[in-house]
This record gives sequence, structure tokens and C-alpha cells, in this order.
Amino acid sequence: MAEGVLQFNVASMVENLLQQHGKRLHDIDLASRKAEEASLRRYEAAGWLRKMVGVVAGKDLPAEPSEEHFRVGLRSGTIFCNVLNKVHPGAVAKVVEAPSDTVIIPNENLRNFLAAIEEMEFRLLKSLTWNRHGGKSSRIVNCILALRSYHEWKQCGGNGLWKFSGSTRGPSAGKQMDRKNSDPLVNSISRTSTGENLDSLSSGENSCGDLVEDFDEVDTSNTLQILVRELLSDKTREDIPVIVEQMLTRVVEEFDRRLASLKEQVRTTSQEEGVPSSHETRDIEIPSKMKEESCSDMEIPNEMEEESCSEMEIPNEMKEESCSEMETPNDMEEESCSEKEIPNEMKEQSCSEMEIPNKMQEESCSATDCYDGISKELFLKHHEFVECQQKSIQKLKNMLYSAKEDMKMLQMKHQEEFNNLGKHMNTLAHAASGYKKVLEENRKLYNQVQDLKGNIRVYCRIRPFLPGQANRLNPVEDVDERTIEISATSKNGKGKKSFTFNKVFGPSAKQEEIFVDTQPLIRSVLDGYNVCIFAYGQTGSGKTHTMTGPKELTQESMGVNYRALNDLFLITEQRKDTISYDISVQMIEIYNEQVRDLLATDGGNKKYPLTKLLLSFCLTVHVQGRDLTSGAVLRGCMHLTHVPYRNSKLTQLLQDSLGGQAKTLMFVHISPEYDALGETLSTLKFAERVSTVELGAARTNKDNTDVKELKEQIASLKAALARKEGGESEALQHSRPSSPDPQRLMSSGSSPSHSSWNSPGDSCKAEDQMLSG
Ligand SMILES: Nc1ncnc2c1ncn2[C@@H]1O[C@H](COP(=O)(O)OP(=O)(O)OP(=O)(O)O)[C@@H](O)[C@H]1O
Repeated sequence: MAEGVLQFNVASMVENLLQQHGKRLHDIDLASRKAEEASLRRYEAAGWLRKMVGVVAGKDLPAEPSEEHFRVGLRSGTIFCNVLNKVHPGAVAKVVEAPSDTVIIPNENLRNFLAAIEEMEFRLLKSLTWNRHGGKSSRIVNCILALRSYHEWKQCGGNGLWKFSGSTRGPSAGKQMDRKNSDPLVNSISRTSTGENLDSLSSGENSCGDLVEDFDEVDTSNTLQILVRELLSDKTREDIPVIVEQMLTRVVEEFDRRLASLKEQVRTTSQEEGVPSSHETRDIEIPSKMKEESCSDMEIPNEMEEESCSEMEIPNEMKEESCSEMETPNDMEEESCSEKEIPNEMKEQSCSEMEIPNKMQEESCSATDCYDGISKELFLKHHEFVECQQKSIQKLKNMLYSAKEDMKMLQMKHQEEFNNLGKHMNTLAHAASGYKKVLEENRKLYNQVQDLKGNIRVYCRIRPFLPGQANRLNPVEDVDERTIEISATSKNGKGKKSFTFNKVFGPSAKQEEIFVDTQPLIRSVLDGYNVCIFAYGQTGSGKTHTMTGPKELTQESMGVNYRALNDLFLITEQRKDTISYDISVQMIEIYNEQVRDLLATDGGNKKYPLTKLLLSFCLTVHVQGRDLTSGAVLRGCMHLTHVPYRNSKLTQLLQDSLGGQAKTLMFVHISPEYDALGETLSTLKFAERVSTVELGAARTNKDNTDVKELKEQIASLKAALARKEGGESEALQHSRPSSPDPQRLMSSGSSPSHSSWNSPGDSCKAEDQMLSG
């Protein structure tokens, strides 16, 4: 049908071209009208045949066929036989169903058709005009239209002889066909009916062979030939090539224009039907109307074509994948895949049924069915794949939402914990501040307690008899916690003499007991107080034993010095997180009013061996602590040695620990032997007076006589001291506020003093020095 349309359009284009050239020729116009009239008559014949046999049986014959399609659709003779059986049931006993492209010469159906007519004695067909002048196709058209007229005449109750009027516009009621009419075709039929061999049909002018020949010959459209012939009939030989070239150029241009218009029409239609644009390009050569008709000729439902088109949207990869998964036989699979790869070509072939043999159309149909099955399966797989992806995406969305919620919860929890931590930190800072205040208060209270115990404390220790002194008389009459009672001889003022101290330790007292009252003062040193711990007493009374210990030291036998230093470092370690301490040691020897620095070096070598240093008669430990939080600095010192108290230099040295806030512990040692009784009594008197100074007026001196004597001795000592030491007392007063400088001490006094501190007179002088300070 496409060719028919195009051929008709070419004729029109040529006509239009001629009109544009102002060469509208009457003959040309007449030829065009004739061609158009011939086409209309052909359509009329084809339409009646299709109506008679039905669309399915008439699928090989388009409704509006070109001459070529008209010839091809009828050359099998099948439609002729079926139509004749409709007009006269049973007229053709055997109809061979064969594809339209099957060429059988002489055609069996045509021979059966003619034979049927002979048997039916259709002499009425004699009236048909088998006019060769109208073209071979026109003769067939006229024959068909005559048969239609006869059929209609019969349906209208016609009887007797039917006379063909030659009109194709339907039967004329009551018209009679002249059966005597001599027509070449009828004649040939008549001859056949007289017993001639059917094969002879092909030899007769109007035989079946003529009819077959009519179908077999290629009847190119003579319309154009007529037009061209008429156009060039009056032209000179020189003008013809130019005119033909010009005409062909315009025809081609017009053809291209209309083809483009047709493509645009197809594209628009495809878009309206939702066909992807990528397929439009492949389909543009076939108008949608043509496709529908062609497909209907092929008995392919439109839905199938639509499905095929929709399947075209499936990505090639998926199609390939699905094809690879197909379980169809290999040959079928290959065919399907090849069909899949070039679906548009297949579609074109299917639609262009006029150019494709029926067999190929059937293959195309079967391929389309197969392709449709594959496409559906692909579609299902695609749909399933998309659903799976959508579920995965939804699951991911849910996980993302859950993760976001968890993150929010974590952020809230973190913020809450952060706030709580901040509050906790504030509480801790407040508590720390309070704790420091408490520590400070505790320190003050602690040292207040030490103050209440007395800044100068005097302890008396009685040395036990040494080995080999057993069973010797002991002047110590009685000892309790704070009092010692001495039984004096007449030489020393006969009678019992009682002395009171902060504490009295008997001969059996352990080193640990001696240190008990000393230990709290170590903490005071680290709190910034000055402490002086010294031993006092006659030779061999046990001073070294108390302060250092015996030669063979054990944990139990360690003296005050070791224990004090141990506690000092222990407390320093305990406070290391809050206070940083620097500890230094000073070792000075005072002998014959000469002060020597035992740690001084002489040419890189120490002047004194370590053993002598450890046994040194004056050890001073300086402590400097820095509060790590506030930066406040505390300074304290601790003097450890036994002291020949009468020594003025020593008094000067110990000035920072003999008054004010300083804590002084004096361990007074006495020997138990009778032969040292005088010295013992003098020592006890001196020590008790030191303690009495500290106790002040609150302490009542029970012995006024002793006080009077003491005052006299003090006055005497003052005078003597003034004479011997000149302005030393004045210097002592001026230097009191600061710690003593060993260098200054060593250079200030060089004159020897008393070589022995054992005499009571010396003791009184020392007491005077201390009291004056
Ligand atoms: N409490 C005591 N228990 C046992 N032995 C002691 C005690 N006190 C002192 N001694 C012993 O007495 C002797 C003399 O003691 P020590 O050397 O300590 O006296 P001193 O006062 O330091 O003498 P000096 O003034 O001459 O140095 C030593 O052998 C010592 O071991």
C-alpha cells in the first residue's frame, strides 16, 4: 500500500510540477484522471473480494492495492476460488491454500476456477469484456466487478439470463446478461468446456495462460509513462534531457519533502503513543497507518506490537542477561537474540509485508511471538530487580534514619554528661578550695597545739649504768613522768632535790619513746616553722646516744636525727602533689668559739671525712616548700646536735630557734653516778630554769632561794659576759630577725671561750645569754 500511495503521489507530483511550469496539458490531465479512475476501480474490486472472503482469507490482498500488490495478492487463485464458492457454493471443489508468493504455472487454483466456471456453464461471462486496452490489471478488475454484478443480481432474485451492463457501480435490477456475447475470455472458456485439454489454456490468446500471465507480468505503473510521454511528445530532441533532468530533480525534491513530512507525522504519532524517540528514526519509513494495516494483514494484534515497542525500553544489558538465562533451544535463542538486537529491522520487515514473502512474514510473526515472550520475561525480571532495589533503598533509608536518631541520642547524652562533668568540676574546684582552707586551718591549729605545749620544751633523760657499773649507788631517788628527785649529799646541799620538766625518761626508756614528742615538730618544719632540737648534758651522759644512736645502728636504736630526717622526707613525699620542697643541709662545728663549715671544700676535696660529718657536734636542715597551686613559699629549718649551751656562738647560731615562734626541744642528760652528782645538779638546775622561762609567770618557782641565787648568778654572768665579749650581745639583737649566716658567724668570733661546758658557772652564763635574747 505504501508503494501505491507513493506511486500515486509521484503522479501527483509530476502533475504539480507540470502545473508549476505552466504546461498543464489536456492529455496529461486526462491520463491522470484515467489513472486515478483505474485505481478507484481496483480498490473497488479488491474491497469486494476482501468482503467476500473475509479479512483473514483476504490478508494477501490489501484494501487499496497498487497494481503490483493487486497482482501478487490474486495470483495464487485462492481468492478467486473462494469468492466463486461464495457466489456459487461448491463451484470449486478443491482450493489449494498456498502463500501468495507461490508461483505455480499453470496455476492450479486458476485452472480449477476456470473449470468450475465451465461446469457451471457460466456462459454469462461471455458478456464480460476482456478488454486488453485497459491494461492487464484492468481486465482482471473488470472481470471481478462483472462477477460482483452477477452475484448481486443473483442475490436480488435474478433468474434467467443475466446481461452485464458494463457498469461497475453495482447491479442493475432486472438487467439481463447477454450470454451470447462473444468475449475472448468467454470464448476460451467455451473452448475449454468443449473438452480441450486444460494445458491448452496457456496457448490461447484468452486462455487461462493469459490470465496467469496477467498476474505474473510486472505491471509497472504506466501512469507515469503516459504523463512523461505526453509531456515530451512535442519537445525537440535537444530539450528533452533538460526537461527530464529538471523534472526528476523536482520529483526527488518533492519526494524528499513529503517523506520528511511523513516522518514527522510518524514521530508525532509515536510520541502520542508513548513510543521512545529512539525508535522513531527506525520507523519513519513506515506510516503508522501502514503499520497497523500491515500488522493486521499479518494477524499480529496491535497490543503485541505495542508490547514489543514497550519492551524496547529495556536496557540492552538486561536483555542480553535475560537472553543468556533463557532455556529455549539454541537456534530459537539465537534467533530471539538476533531479533532482539535488531528489533526495528524486524519490525520494518514485518510491517513492509508487500515486499516480504509470506513465509518470511510468518517467521517474523513467530519471531515476534518469541520476542514477546522474552520481552515479558525480561520485563518481569526488570520489574523484580527494580522492586529489590527499591526495598534496598528503603532499608538504607531506615538505617540512615536510625543512625541519625542514635547520633542525636549520643549527642544529647554527651551534652548531658558534659554538663554534669562541668558541674562536678565546679564542685571539685569548690571542694579543693575548701580543702585548702581546711588544710591551712589545720596547719594553724596543729601548730597552735604545739605552741600550747610550749615553744621551749625540756626533756630529761637519765643514762643507765654502763656495763661494769652494776650495784653502784644511784643519787636518783625517784622518777615520775615529769619529775626527777635527787638525793643530794651534804657537799651539794644535803636533802632531796626535785626537778620538773616536760617529761622525764628513766634509764630504761627506748629511743622510740624519746622521739614521740619530737615527731610532731618535724611536720611544723615543713609548715614553715623553725625547730631546734639539741641535747645538753655532761660528758658521757648519753647525748650522742639520744641524737644519733649507738655505733651499731638498728631500726630500734636509731636516734632522733635519723628518725627526724626519715619523717621529714616521708612527709615531703606525702605532700609532693601539693607542695614542692627543696631540702638542704648545713653542717657547722663550733669549737673554742671557732665556727667551721664542715661541708666546705678545700681544693675540691672535703676537709672532713664523711664519718666525721655524720658525727658532727651541729647539723642544720633547711627546708623550702612551694605550694603548687598558690605559689606561696614556706621556709623552715631544723637544728639537730647536741649543744654545749654555754657557747655564745652557738647561742647566736640558734637565735632563730630560741625565741618567737620557734620550737626548741632540749634533751637534758644526766649521769647516774654519784661522783658526777654536782654536775648533775647544776645541769638540772639550768635545764629547769630554761623550762621555767618558757612557762613564764604562770609557773611558780617553789624555791625562792634558788630564784634569788639564780638572779645573783645571772647578774654576775652578765657583767662577765659584757667584759669578755664586748658588743656581741648587741650584734645578736640586730641579727635576730634573719637566719644566721655561717660565714658571718665564723668570722665574727674567734676568741676562745670556755673549753668545758660542764661547770655550773658556764651553764648560768649560757642561760643568761639565752634570756637576754
Ligand atoms: N640510754 C643509754 N642506753 C645505753 N647506753 C647509753 C645510753 N646513753 C649513753 N649510753 C652509753 O654511754 C656512753 C656515753 O654516751 P655518749 O657518748 O652518748 O655520751 P656523750 O654525752 O655523747 O659524751 P660526750 O659528751 O663525751 O660526747 C656510750 O658508751 C653510750 O653507748
